[in-house]
Amino acid sequence: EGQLRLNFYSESCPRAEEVVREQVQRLYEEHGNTAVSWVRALFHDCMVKSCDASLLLETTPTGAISEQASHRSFGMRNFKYITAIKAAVERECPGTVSCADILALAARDGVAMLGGPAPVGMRTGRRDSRESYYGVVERYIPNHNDSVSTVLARFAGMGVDTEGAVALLGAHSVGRVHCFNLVGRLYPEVDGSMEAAYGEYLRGRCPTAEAAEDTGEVVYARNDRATPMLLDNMYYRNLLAGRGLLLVDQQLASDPRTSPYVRRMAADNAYFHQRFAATLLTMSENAPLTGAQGEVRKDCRFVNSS
Ligand code: HEM
Ligand SMILES: [Ca+2]
Ligand SMILES: [Ca+2]
Repeated sequence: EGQLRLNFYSESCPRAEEVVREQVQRLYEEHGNTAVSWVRALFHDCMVKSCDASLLLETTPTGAISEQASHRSFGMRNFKYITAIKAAVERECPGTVSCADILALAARDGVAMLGGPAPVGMRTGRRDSRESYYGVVERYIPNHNDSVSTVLARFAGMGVDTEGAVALLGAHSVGRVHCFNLVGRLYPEVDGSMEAAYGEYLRGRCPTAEAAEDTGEVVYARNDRATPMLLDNMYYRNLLAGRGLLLVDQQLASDPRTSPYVRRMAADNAYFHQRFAATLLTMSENAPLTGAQGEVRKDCRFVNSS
């Protein structure tokens, strides 16, 4: 009968959270975008069934396909640095701290480094899945051009309400979007809900109507031109000005179910931070494996050999 709780590792690995934070900090100083990656990775892990590090499993020679290979994972990066964080934690306490907890804590600490809400007390005690859920990723993670109804239904599936969904999408206040996900709004015509000048700017970033689904194509736009590395409410201010990047972003400003929250968060960064922190916790506790369920992986990329 396991449950998540604060300081789950207080006896078994008292420095666990500190080691994760040190590593997240070190990596952030080397590559600021690592902090951005942990936030997106937590969403993609937790939304697909459970916060169980299923996302971190690599494709195996015996035929299991990694969730990272899904179309929905397009653009995700920095997984090798999760391996580095895990290695540091393993040096401290071998076989003790789950990859699911490491990912959740890294996202929490990444949010703090990006100027988002902090401190956020996060419960731990998650266990790691023994399998990848590649086959169902698209049933959980919405697409960039899905309707507001679809998006809200998917978030409701993990206990996140309309306001929470609006708050979590505020993560698009940091990071980047590849042209592959944008050209549909730029060609042949700039989408009518987009500010004309912004459309021109994005066409400059993405000069051709065709863009390959390939991150080797280094054509992308910052999610938020004004404060690209700050997890602030600029995202909502951009939406109100017609500067949303993805269709799922821009629709939040016009749909009557979501627009009141967009306006409120645009007007009040502290309120955004409060709602973001609360919903990040809800998301981070989606259907965890606890107690004797699953396992504590030794290497986040592979299930333990029995
Ligand atoms: C309707 C839900 C969502 C959709 C459809 C969506 C879709 C996307 C897409 C298409 C990208 C750009 C990928 C690329 O072109 O490289 C992206 C980036 C990103 N997303 Fe989301 N997202 C959603 C919700 C979220 C949530 C809830 C979070 C976190 C709380 C999040 C965090 C991020 C971050 C941080 C990036 C930037 C990644 C980077 O720069 O490496 N997203 N998202
Ligand atoms: Ca998962
Ligand atoms: Ca920002």
